[in-house]
Amino acid sequence: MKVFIVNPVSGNGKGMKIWPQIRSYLEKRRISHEVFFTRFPGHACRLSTNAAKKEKVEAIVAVGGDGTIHEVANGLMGSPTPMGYIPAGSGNDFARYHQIPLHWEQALKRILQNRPQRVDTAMVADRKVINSLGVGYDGSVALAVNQSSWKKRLGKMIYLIKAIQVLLHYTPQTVYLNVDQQEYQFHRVWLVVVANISYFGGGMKICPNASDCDGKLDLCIVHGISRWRLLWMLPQVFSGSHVNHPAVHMIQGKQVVVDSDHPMVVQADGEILDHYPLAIKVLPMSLSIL
Ligand SMILES: Nc1ncnc2c1ncn2[C@@H]1O[C@H](COP(=O)(O)OP(=O)(O)OP(=O)(O)O)[C@@H](O)[C@H]1O
Repeated sequence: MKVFIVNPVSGNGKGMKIWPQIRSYLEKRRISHEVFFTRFPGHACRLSTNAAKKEKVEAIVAVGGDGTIHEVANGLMGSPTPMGYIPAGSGNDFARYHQIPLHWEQALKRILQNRPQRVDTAMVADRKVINSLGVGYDGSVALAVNQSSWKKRLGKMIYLIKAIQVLLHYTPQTVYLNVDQQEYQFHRVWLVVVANISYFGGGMKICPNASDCDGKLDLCIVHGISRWRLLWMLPQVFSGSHVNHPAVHMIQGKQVVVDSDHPMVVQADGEILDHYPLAIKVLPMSLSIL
């Protein structure tokens, strides 16, 4: 049996909109399934933990955005049950990276092929991160978006508006990094991204070489640049060509500690974390995906 966990608010209601079509596809083909709808933030984690404990559950399928798969993957911590994914979010970075079709039917057909693949995740405190962590400016933008009452009405547009608003007021600061026991200090840091996959923020290739099957995390540090030059550089992140900019520093490692003089806001797969300083390590091949 396959268990579907549907986030009804993901992608401004897309999860709820596509579910009847998915259900009718499954019923027509007599594919055994059960469905649960998330009722509050964090619910998908609890639902997937409970589902994985049941007998005869061969896969848990998340229907939602990156926040939903983050929760479902966390609920599966330590369980060998594979996770399928039908994209219904706004950013869909995990789907983009794994070339999971954005249309529900193609994504479902891929799941039904039943070809599990093991991938790395990153561990921070008690959380599993599947895509990336963003610290500093990026975390502050995520926080501003999550707190905005306009999120529903403006959809993707809210990210651009908040990215500009936060940019106008954000104060860069000195950051201390420890990557595989090597110490680094960067001044006037705007953001540090610790990536497990190359895509971030809805299609930006922040760490073009990041791979979730190489046993490593990729870091991108943007520092020592004025706000206007940063704004000018942002479009380059969509192609990944920002890595050649002198204000960008790339590092790879297995264990990372991020600290600074003042705590910075952290987002993990789009969800705000309240742990700081951060100690992150890669967990090689720790999640099975379909
Ligand atoms: N019933 C619910 N009511 C309110 N929030 C919910 C509910 N169910 C889940 N959530 C929360 O919805 C948030 C957004 O989900 P998700 O990230 O999957 O969608 P998205 O933001 O549209 O997509 P993406 O992250 O790909 O841009 C998550 O933080 C999740 O915890």
